[in-house]
Amino acid sequence: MNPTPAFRRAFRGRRVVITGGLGFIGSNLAARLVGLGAKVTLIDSLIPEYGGNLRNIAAIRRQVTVNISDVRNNHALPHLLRGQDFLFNLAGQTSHLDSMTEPDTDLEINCRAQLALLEVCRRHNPGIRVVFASTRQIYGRPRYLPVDEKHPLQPVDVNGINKLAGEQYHLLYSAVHGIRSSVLRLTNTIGPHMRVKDARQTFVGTWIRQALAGETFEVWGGQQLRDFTYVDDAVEAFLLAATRPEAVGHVFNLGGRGKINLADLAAMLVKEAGSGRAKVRAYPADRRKIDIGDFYADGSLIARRLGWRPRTTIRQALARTVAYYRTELPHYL
Ligand SMILES: Cc1cn([C@H]2C[C@H](O)[C@@H](COP(=O)(O)OP(=O)(O)O[C@H]3O[C@H](C)C(=O)[C@H](O)[C@H]3O)O2)c(=O)[nH]c1=O
Repeated sequence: MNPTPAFRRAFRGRRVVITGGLGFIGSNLAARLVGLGAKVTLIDSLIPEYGGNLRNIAAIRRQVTVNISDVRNNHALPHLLRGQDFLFNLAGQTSHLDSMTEPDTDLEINCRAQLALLEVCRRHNPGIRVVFASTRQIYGRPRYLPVDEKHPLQPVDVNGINKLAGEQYHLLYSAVHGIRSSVLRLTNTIGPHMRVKDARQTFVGTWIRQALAGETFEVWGGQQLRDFTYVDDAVEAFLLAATRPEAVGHVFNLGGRGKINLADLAAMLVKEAGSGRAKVRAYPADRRKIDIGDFYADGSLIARRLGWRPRTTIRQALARTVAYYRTELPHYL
């Protein structure tokens, strides 16, 4: 099934706000929505630690409205959200490690700001449709695999706790105040615009930068399993969640098209980068208390309810991402 005509009907001429709109997933979502004819406003703090980058919207700069502001303590939010049809809520602090060393910041962005945004919706635009970007970190260390939405929620870091609270606020405002919200729990997502500079943010992006530079990159352990979602597939899930009535008040995992261990992923990347110099160095497994071991998600609920199925294999996702950074890397350092 090709949902594009349905998306065009749903979004053409409609007003859409994306928080975190200059970031990795937000900017890819913005490009897709512009292509569907939506009137798109991006709210982003452009603070480097949170990943906003104007380069991400170079191709659509004239077709979107950009509001450089923080979702924390933002007095302009009523003005920005009034009259909007959709809110894609992607502004977030995403580093597990930073959430442990700067827990207040994580709390402010991933929890308190989410409540503030929902309050603005309740007071000024209760008819808006909201989709919140959550993370698989809310599950903590898997007790069984693949992890479905019924899995116990026991985060092992501050990030997971605050994202879980953010989810709960969205569901509460949906159930009690009628703000139609849906939650997507993202797993490791890769693609153009992903962050590549700092290993505290994402290990794959860092590996891609190092592989392209012909450097040696580190695999800690290597047997741990992950599933990866390509960003275009993730964008499709956001569009489905925003437009399907069955999604309102519900939480969905986004799973990848397959699982892979990190050693195999590293080998695939060395081959893909093709610099001839990049090497993998094995280190002992990560024994930090916040490491979650193996993880891969059961994506059957979103497949059944919304018809979402990731189309892109890990190999295709890596190939496209590496191809992007082969020329774009200097803009992301
Ligand atoms: C920095 C580094 C890490 N690792 C290993 C250690 C862990 O076993 C694993 C990290 O796994 P994780 O799936 O948590 O991936 P992250 O890239 O840290 O997290 C990302 O994916 C999730 C879904 C989010 O929610 C985060 O917001 C997002 O940034 O990679 C290495 O082997 N080498 C390295 O250089």
